[in-house]
Amino acid sequence: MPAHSDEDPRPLTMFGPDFPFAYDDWVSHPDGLGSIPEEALGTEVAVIGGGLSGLTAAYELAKLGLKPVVYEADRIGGRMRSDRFEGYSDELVAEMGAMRFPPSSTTLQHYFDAMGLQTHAFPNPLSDATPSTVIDLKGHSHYAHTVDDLPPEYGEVARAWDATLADYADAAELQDAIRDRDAQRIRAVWSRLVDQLDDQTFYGFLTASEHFRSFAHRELFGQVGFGTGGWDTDYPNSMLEILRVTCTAADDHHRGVVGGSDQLPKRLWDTPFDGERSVRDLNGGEHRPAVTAIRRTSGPDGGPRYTIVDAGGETRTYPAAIFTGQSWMLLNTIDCDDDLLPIDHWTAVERTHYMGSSKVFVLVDRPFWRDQDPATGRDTMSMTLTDRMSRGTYLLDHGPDSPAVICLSYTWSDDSLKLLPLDVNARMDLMLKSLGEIYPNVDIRSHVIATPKTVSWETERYFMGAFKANLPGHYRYQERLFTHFKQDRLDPRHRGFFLAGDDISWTAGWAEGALQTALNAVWGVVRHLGGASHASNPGPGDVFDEIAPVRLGDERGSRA
Ligand SMILES: Cc1cc2nc3c(=O)[nH]c(=O)nc-3n(C[C@H](O)[C@H](O)[C@H](O)COP(=O)(O)OP(=O)(O)OC[C@H]3O[C@@H](n4cnc5c(N)ncnc54)[C@H](O)[C@@H]3O)c2cc1C
Repeated sequence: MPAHSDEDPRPLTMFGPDFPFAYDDWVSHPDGLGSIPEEALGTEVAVIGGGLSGLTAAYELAKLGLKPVVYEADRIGGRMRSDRFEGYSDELVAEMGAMRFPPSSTTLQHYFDAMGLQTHAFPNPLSDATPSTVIDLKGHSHYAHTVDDLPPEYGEVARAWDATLADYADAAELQDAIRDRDAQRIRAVWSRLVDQLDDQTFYGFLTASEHFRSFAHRELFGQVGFGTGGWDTDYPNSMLEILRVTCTAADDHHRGVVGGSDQLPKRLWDTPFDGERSVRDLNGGEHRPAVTAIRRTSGPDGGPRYTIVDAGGETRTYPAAIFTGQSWMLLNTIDCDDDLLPIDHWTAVERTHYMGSSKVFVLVDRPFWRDQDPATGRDTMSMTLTDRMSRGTYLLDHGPDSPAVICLSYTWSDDSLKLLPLDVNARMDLMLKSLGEIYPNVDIRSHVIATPKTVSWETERYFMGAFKANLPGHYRYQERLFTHFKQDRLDPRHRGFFLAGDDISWTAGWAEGALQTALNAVWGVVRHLGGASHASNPGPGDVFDEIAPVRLGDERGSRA
């Protein structure tokens, strides 16, 4: 974005724009997240899902003196899934889900630090950590270190995007307010944008911009995107989804986790929260299996209880439960009471739209791409963005004498669907064919030393896709889901069951958002069990009314 350089001392963080609450400050405050009444200490709380949000919630609940009981259907980590190659170092990971994290994810960074994890610069296109980049479109390849090495139309597209954000999305004002953490200024700009753009697709937004009158520019922009790879598979999504990413620098300066991103949820499970006991210890060393049914029952006080049946045949009842799986699981996998949620929330869950995503990884003997081609003086192979089937190829170097990992292909939506019928070897063959057309003299296959790995999130049993993406007109649904933790607005019979995780987040597809919703649920559970935040460290529900997301009315441009 044009108005601020990276040298600005005020960091741009994922602070809002929908709900500008400082989660990073809240979790790192020395007074902690609140307290629970003496008589409620040790209360069991069901945490459904052992991904990042479930385990963050479990860890924080345990610190507060509660007993989280974790249910996980698949494996600890969820979409922080780092596959390893048998017989090789654990450092060599294929990041099947989340693989790169912006420094603007400051709450996530808090947990990386707390769990002793290190990060490294991720080799995105044209980034400083990337030796070279090849952009291959319409049969023409361009070798580059910076955007200035590319033909002039690439620079024109970059400028058109900056100018569009400045002229049509108040980008400078919004980012300035985020840097200042000025919640009221953020709300003023963002409310206006929500009014104007909830009905608009990303593609519609571009076509409405005088800077993108050229179809060729829109096409090029779709293929190359604005930092990490092509964004044309996002063209049908709501423009608000894109603005949330660009205005909070979520797509900038990415870092990878040394040794694999799954270590964060695994360490939240294994690391003592009080110097002695871990969440795993509280669970007797094992999480419970998949949840198969959730019933709303009632306790001796007449208040709601949540009776949970699991795949091991066990039934347990809790005064509070947090659900962190993809929300459609409540419709197609778990047998839920109809009245578990208010009908408006069910509607919002039903409308959830998911993006598919597939990845294909190979392990190679060494980072051969760094060899110089004597004829051209260029790297043998480069980080590659292309309109061919592979779309994005990322090269993950672990030192000159070590095996290395290639993400041969990372695709979304339609591009991912096209791969579904193919098994892992067929996928590898297809990607090697694509890359063979770009690098005819490089025998990538001869370097492959292990069975390739692949995933398509839309066919994983306990997932609906890679992540939710709101379509135009979905703002109202999203607002209901995100604010579900503030339950004083709900009928008492609907209190105590909390939706959290990536689906509930304003920035689905970004771990920071999933974390934020887990922390909202923690606040909600504390309140539900009669506890409270410390006055010195108010939580998201305590300041809710001052910073609540705008509520749209029935008519376009009207407020509820
Ligand atoms: C391909 C891909 C790329 C991504 N890239 C990035 C990135 O670069 N940067 C970034 O910040 N984020 C990225 N993300 C998003 C990030 O991975 C998520 O935001 C985060 O991991 C979500 O955590 P969660 O706990 O909300 O959900 P999940 O990780 O999905 O956890 C939910 C858990 O619930 C379990 N579950 C489901 N049904 C049941 C049941 N019936 N009973 C018990 N358990 C159940 C699931 O098995 C799962 O483990 C990416 C995700 C994907 C898939």
